[in-house]
Amino acid sequence: MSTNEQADVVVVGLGPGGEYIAGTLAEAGLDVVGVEAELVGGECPYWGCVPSKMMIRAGNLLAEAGRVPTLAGDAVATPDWGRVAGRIRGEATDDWNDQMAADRLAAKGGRLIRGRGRLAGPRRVTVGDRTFEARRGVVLATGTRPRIPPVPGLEGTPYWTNRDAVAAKEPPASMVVLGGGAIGVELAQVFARFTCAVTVIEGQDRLLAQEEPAAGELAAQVLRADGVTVLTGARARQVSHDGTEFTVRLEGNEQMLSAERLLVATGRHTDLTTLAVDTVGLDPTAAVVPTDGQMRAGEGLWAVGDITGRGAFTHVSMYQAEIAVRDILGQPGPDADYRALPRVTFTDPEIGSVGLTERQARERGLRVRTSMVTIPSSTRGWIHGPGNQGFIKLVEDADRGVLIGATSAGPAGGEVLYGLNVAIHAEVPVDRLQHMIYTYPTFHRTIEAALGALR
Ligand SMILES: Cc1cc2nc3c(=O)[nH]c(=O)nc-3n(C[C@H](O)[C@H](O)[C@H](O)COP(=O)(O)OP(=O)(O)OC[C@H]3O[C@@H](n4cnc5c(N)ncnc54)[C@H](O)[C@@H]3O)c2cc1C
Ligand SMILES: NC(=O)c1ccc[n+]([C@@H]2O[C@H](COP(=O)([O-])OP(=O)(O)OC[C@H]3O[C@@H](n4cnc5c(N)ncnc54)[C@H](O)[C@@H]3O)[C@@H](O)[C@H]2O)c1
Repeated sequence: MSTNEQADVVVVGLGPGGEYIAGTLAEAGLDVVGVEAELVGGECPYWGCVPSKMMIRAGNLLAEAGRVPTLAGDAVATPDWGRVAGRIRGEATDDWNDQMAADRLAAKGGRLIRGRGRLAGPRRVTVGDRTFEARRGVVLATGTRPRIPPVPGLEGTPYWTNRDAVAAKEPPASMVVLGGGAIGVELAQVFARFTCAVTVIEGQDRLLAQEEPAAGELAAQVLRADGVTVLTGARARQVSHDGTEFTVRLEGNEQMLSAERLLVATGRHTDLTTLAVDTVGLDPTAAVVPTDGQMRAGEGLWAVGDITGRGAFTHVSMYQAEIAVRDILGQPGPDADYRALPRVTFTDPEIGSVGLTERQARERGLRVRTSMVTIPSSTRGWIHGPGNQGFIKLVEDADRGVLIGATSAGPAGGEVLYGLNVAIHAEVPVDRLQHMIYTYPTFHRTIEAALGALR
């Protein structure tokens, strides 16, 4: 028998965005129901950012040890995946147990309902046989799932997604990675550093295809240096698994790749049909939930995170969550502003970008000046030695004299990005940036050289 229950706000999906909204609104005194189908915290802490960055930290240490002979003497580092797997279980995910996160929400006064939420008209959500009526409204924060391409033979094979990769108790001896985006390149490098023979197959003509071409070239260069085979402009035609090994046949040639594991990292998608968004007048076949600047998706309806399609990053979800919280509490605040959207691919070296690429800027018809300066040509890059690959690329709107895009690749490239992020967000004039003091000898000092090289 179905029951109707009241709440002020129902949050469907408790990933980074939803968990923040549910907890903050509960702390503000609202009666909040948080609905979660799997683990409170979502993809990022259990299968995404956090465990993958632990893997990367470990792989980077091994790579640094490999650089010792050039600069400092002898070092022997023996890879042991057991340490990585142990840390992911013990420190990151509590063996994929979300009790602490559930308790955290309860302590803030939120009610956790475990199950799959479904809209049932404006301000109504069903979970199993329970229906919740939300006086203020509903927040959709259900994230994305891996998109599995329709490659013949793939379905039904024991392919890996990011979830299997972060849960691995030992590295495979060999692995084909389908997709050379952020997940593909980060995990390819990690597994290669733990002695796995990795091949990346990327359909576009370069890795990290959304970023500057030089970013993709750098990613390919460093992956190859780690022993990874990088195939760009390549697509899988057929996949099979014989019980032990995968065989991947490529389009347009007879090449066959064999590997113990196949990791599918070909993007993410959201399923709005199962959320029944049609009951609130939204298109269930759409790829994303469209939102306005205050994250409203309709009357008494907000959406945040990956499902909004504004950048599948935890920091985007958290940024949007903050805006939605303000709006739900009736507090004024600025609209979401994605001009200075930063993202970092945590390869070694890190590849960070913010704002527009040169191509995106030119496609908008802007008069553009650009520059690119390599990290090894800087004092700090030269001192650093092995592992110093990278560059600063700047994109300036020449008519307004402000930066609108930048890439910071190199050791700590993601940290160096911060200054460029501020410059673009705050529209600091290039003329002012050119006349400030940059610490010697930092990696970020390369930004000064790049500003001087704008043409
Ligand atoms: C391997 C990997 C590495 C990543 N690394 C980074 C990184 O370094 N930095 C970064 O910024 N981002 C990274 N990301 C992306 C980041 O994880 C996502 O952008 C982020 O988790 C999205 O947050 P979200 O709030 O949209 O919700 P999600 O984390 O996607 O969580 C959504 C939640 O909703 C639940 N849910 C779904 N449908 C329903 C329903 N109908 N009812 C109830 N609950 C439901 C799900 O179970 C899930 O818990 C990475 C992703 C992956 C896969
Ligand atoms: N460091 C980070 O912030 C980080 C790390 C990992 C993931 N993420 C987020 O997660 C999202 C998903 O990551 P992702 O790497 O799965 O997606 P992605 O969209 O970044 O990259 C997918 C890649 O797969 C390629 N591809 C698609 N179909 C293919 C096919 N059939 N054969 C060969 N190549 C194919 C695409 O051309 C694309 O380059 C990212 O966009 C990012 O927002 C972020």
